[in-house]
Amino acid sequence: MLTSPISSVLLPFWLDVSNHANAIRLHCRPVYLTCTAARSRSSSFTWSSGGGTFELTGAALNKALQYAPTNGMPELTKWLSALQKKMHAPSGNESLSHDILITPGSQDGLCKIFEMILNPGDSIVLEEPSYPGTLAGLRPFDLKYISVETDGGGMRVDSLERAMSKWSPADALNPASDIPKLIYLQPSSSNPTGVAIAPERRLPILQIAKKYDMLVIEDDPYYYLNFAKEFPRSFLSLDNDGRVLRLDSFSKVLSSGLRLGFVTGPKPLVDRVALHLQVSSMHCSSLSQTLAFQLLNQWGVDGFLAHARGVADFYRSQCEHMLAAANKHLKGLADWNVPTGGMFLWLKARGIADTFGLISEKALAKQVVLVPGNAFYADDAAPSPFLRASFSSVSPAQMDEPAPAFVARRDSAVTTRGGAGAKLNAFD
Ligand SMILES: Cc1ncc(COP(=O)(O)O)c(CNc2cc3ccccc3n(O)c2=O)c1O
Repeated sequence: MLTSPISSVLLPFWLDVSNHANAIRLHCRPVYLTCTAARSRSSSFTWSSGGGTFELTGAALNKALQYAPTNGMPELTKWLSALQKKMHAPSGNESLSHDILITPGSQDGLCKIFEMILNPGDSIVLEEPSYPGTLAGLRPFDLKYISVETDGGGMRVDSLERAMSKWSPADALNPASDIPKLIYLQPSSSNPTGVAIAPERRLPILQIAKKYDMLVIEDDPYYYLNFAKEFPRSFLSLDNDGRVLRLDSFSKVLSSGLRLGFVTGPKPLVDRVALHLQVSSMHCSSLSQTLAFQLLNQWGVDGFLAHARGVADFYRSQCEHMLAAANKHLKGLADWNVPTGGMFLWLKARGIADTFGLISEKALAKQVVLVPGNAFYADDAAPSPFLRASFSSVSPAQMDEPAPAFVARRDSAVTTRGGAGAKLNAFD
C-alpha cells in the first residue's frame, strides 16, 4: 500500500487507467484528502479517494486522444481566459485583447517566445541571478546579456535605467542597433532568490520597457505560491500598450507531469508564438488538456484559487521549517533571503568563493541535493558563493537533520569563531 504524504497534499487528482475497458476514469479530490494507492495484480491501477469521478468515454475520449488546435482545446482556453480576466484584467485599455496559447510547460513557452523574437547576437535584459532553464534556452543565440542587479525588492529600477542609458529610444527604430528587444523577469518569488519584484517597481520597469520599445517576458510559475494572501498586480495587468507576454504554469499547482503551461498576451504576438509551436510539437497533449479541464471545470475559477491557496499554505509551512533549520544549523556559516513564496531558499556561504565543489562532491556524497550558484548566472564559469536549496519535497525532519560531519565542523567553527576563518565545509 503506497501512501505518499507529500503527493497526497499536492496532487488534486488520480487516474484509474484500466487497460481492459475503453475508458479513463479521473478521481478528483475536493481539496487535500489523503489518498492511498493499491497496486492490483493486473496491469491497471486503481486509486481510491474521496471527491468526484470523471469517466472519459466515447466522443470525449476520442477527442482526448486526437489532434487539437495549436492554441489549445477551446474549452480549456476559454476557462483560462476567464481566470486571466479575473487575475490580470488589463488596466483600462479594454481594446487590448489578450489571447491564450497552451504550451507543453512554460519552459516550452519560453523557448518558443525566444525563437519568435531573438536573432543570434541580439541583446537581452535579464535580472541576475536568473532561472537556469531560461539561460539554457537563450544560450544557442549567443546573446549579449544586459544584467540588472536585484535586491530584496527584486529587479532594481536604477540598475535597469543605468543599463539602458547606453542607448536612446531612437535606437529602437534602427534595425542596425544592438538595443535589447526584450526584458526577461520573474515577478513572483523568483527562482532562485525567492524574492518578488516590489509592487512599486513594476510600473517604472514597464515604463522603461515602453521608453525603449522592449517586450516584457513575465515568467511567473510561482504566482500562486505567494505566501501573502493578496496578489500584487502583474505586469500583464499593468500593460496598456500590448508589450507583455506572460507565462503561467500548472506544474507548481496541479502537476508538473501534465506538462501544461500557457502564454497570455496581445493576440498579434501570441499568434506568432503559436506558429513556432505549430511546427514543433503542433500542440500541447490533448489528454493532458482534457484531464486538466475536467478538474478545473468541476472546481471553477474560485475552486481552483482555493486549491492554489492550499498549495501556497503547504509551501509556506515547508519554508518555515527550512528557515528554522537554517537558523539552527547555519548561523554564522551562511546568509539567506526570507522567501516571499515559491519553493527555494537562496543562500550565500561565508568564507567560500565557489560552492560548486562543496555541492557537486561533498553534499552529493551525503545525498544532499543542492544547486551551486554559478548555474544561475549567464557566465556560469565564474565562481559563486551562492547555492539554492529547495523545500518542495523534503520533510521537516530531513531539513533538520545535519550531516554528522557538518555538526562537527560547525561546533569547531563555534570555538574558533573568527568569522572569516569559519568554513562551510559542511561535508568534509
Ligand atoms: C522560473 C521558471 N520558469 C519556468 C519553469 C518551467 O516550468 P514548467 O515547464 O511549466 O514545468 C521553471 C521550472 N523550474 C525548474 C524545473 C525543474 C524540473 C526538473 C528538475 C529541476 C527543476 N528545477 O530546478 C527548476 O528550477 C521555473 O522555475
